[in-house]
Amino acid sequence: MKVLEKAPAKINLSLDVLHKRADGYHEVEMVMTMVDLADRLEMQELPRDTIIISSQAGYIPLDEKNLAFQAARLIKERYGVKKGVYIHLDKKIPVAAGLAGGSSDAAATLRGLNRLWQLNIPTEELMRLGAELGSDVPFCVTGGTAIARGRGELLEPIEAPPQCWVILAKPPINVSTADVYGRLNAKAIKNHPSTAEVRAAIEERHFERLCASLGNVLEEVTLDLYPEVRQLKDCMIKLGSDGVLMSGSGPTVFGLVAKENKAARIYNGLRGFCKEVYAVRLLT
Ligand SMILES: C[C@](O)(CO)[C@H](O)COP(=O)(O)OP(=O)(O)OC[C@H]1O[C@@H](n2ccc(N)nc2=O)[C@H](O)[C@@H]1O
Ligand SMILES: Nc1ncnc2c1ncn2[C@@H]1O[C@H](COP(=O)(O)OP(=O)(O)OP(=O)(O)O)[C@@H](O)[C@H]1O
Repeated sequence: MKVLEKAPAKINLSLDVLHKRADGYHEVEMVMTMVDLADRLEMQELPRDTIIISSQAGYIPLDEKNLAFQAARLIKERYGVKKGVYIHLDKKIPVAAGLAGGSSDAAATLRGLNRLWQLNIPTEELMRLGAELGSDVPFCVTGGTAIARGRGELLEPIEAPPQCWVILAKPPINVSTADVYGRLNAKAIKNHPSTAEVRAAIEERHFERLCASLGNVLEEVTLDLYPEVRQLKDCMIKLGSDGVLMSGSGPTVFGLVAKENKAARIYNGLRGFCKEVYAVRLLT
């Protein structure tokens, strides 16, 4: 038997940090949604008790460091599955980009193996398992649009934002999420985004209000560390994006654009400046 799963990328429409917790993680409040840029996973049962990962992408680990491997191992251990699985990852999401590519692959593996091995694990339990793999994984299990709290695992689903174009641009640098959180001084944050404002804009389906309410407290850390991310953000603003923000801990910057011809212009303008540029839609 074989199952297929899509693993879409996420963006953070807002990311606020409330404080640093005793366990070392940061208490966050974020509005997250998915975009139509996805990895594709193919999972095939193997009679032998083993996990094999392959991918066309030469730049990701294929051993136990891969989050899809970790998801498969976790589900096998927890549910006593003695069969094996071969997982092929067709990577489309840029790696270490702030788009939760690895987290979404892990979530897709949990969903896919639940079907492949007919385990009937409820979604809430898949999310709990996901939280053991990473803070973004529970959101990636369900997708949609949600407010995430705690360290990212406490999710409140909300309605989808008004449909628009999303221009994603990733400068050629790798950013470590742990490093960015580690450098953040939570007590000295000056501009907290308003989660309530983002939510109200979404509920009113007010695109301009949504663009005006975007905010990410990790931007000040990543933009100071990597001037090229700041330049990319400035460039997206200059080219006329309606709203611009860095996703997660970066370095990907996204622009929200209402009109298709403007989105095409921004996409073409950015391609001279940055190699990895995508024009996608929200997954609503
Ligand atoms: C930046 C975001 O991607 C925004 O959605 C997430 O907050 C991070 O999610 P993630 O990459 O799944 O994060 P994890 O793999 O759980 O954690 C990586 C590292 O980031 C830091 N971390 C992560 C989440 C959080 N709420 N506080 C933290 O301080 C911790 O140092 C942790 O060791
Ligand atoms: N399936 C996977 N796909 C991509 N990267 C993976 C995968 N499994 C493990 N990794 C490793 O995880 C690291 C982070 O990659 P990922 O693409 O998940 O980052 P990210 O988009 O910044 O995630 P987040 O937004 O959740 O912080 C990379 O160094 C990569 O080697």
